[in-house]
Amino acid sequence: MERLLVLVRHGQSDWNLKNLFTGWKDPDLTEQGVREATSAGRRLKALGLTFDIAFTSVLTRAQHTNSLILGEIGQPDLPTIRDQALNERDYGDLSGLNKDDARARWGEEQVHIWRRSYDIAPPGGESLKDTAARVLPYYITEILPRVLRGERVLVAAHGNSLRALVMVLDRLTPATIPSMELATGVPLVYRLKADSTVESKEVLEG
Ligand SMILES: O=C(O)[C@@H](CO)OP(=O)(O)O
Repeated sequence: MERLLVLVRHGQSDWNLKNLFTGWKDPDLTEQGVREATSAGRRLKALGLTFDIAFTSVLTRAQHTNSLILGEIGQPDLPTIRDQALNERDYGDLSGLNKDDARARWGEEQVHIWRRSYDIAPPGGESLKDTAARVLPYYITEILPRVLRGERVLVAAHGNSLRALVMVLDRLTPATIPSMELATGVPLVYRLKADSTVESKEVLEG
């Protein structure tokens, strides 16, 4: 039985382009982001992949990415579940600040710790650990059971909510997760074993 799980980070957003901390703020995709999402759909289509269900966050950039992919693969009406559990990490007080301005103010190292450490949260926001504490229970109760019973599942979400999931799938540790980056609009095609560990992983780069 095939147990297919495809994860994709949304295409470039307006605030990615402007280099702003985004978190739960809700900018849409840029034109480049639209192209990235469309191209992600084309790459999935080239592999002949279709889905039984899609999951996304309550944020526009992820939903828009999901719709563009579904349009490309010829499944525009695929049932899609939207849930806040899949939202980007909440960047708290950093939301809306320019990332270079933040480096100038707090230093390169502190900003890197806020962005990429496992358990140090930005002021008023979520650490990756906090993000994982909502993403993983949702994955385990809502997404994984479907994959294990053979439904082909697409998840269109965010850099840090997906890092929380990839950390578990790829067995990364708090020490190795900081160097893991997810590119926008690059589907990760996982096939799982019956015990929910990873059988194979394919990265569909452009
Ligand atoms: O601003 C954000 O919400 C995220 C993703 O764009 O940024 P970072 O890569 O710094 O975690």
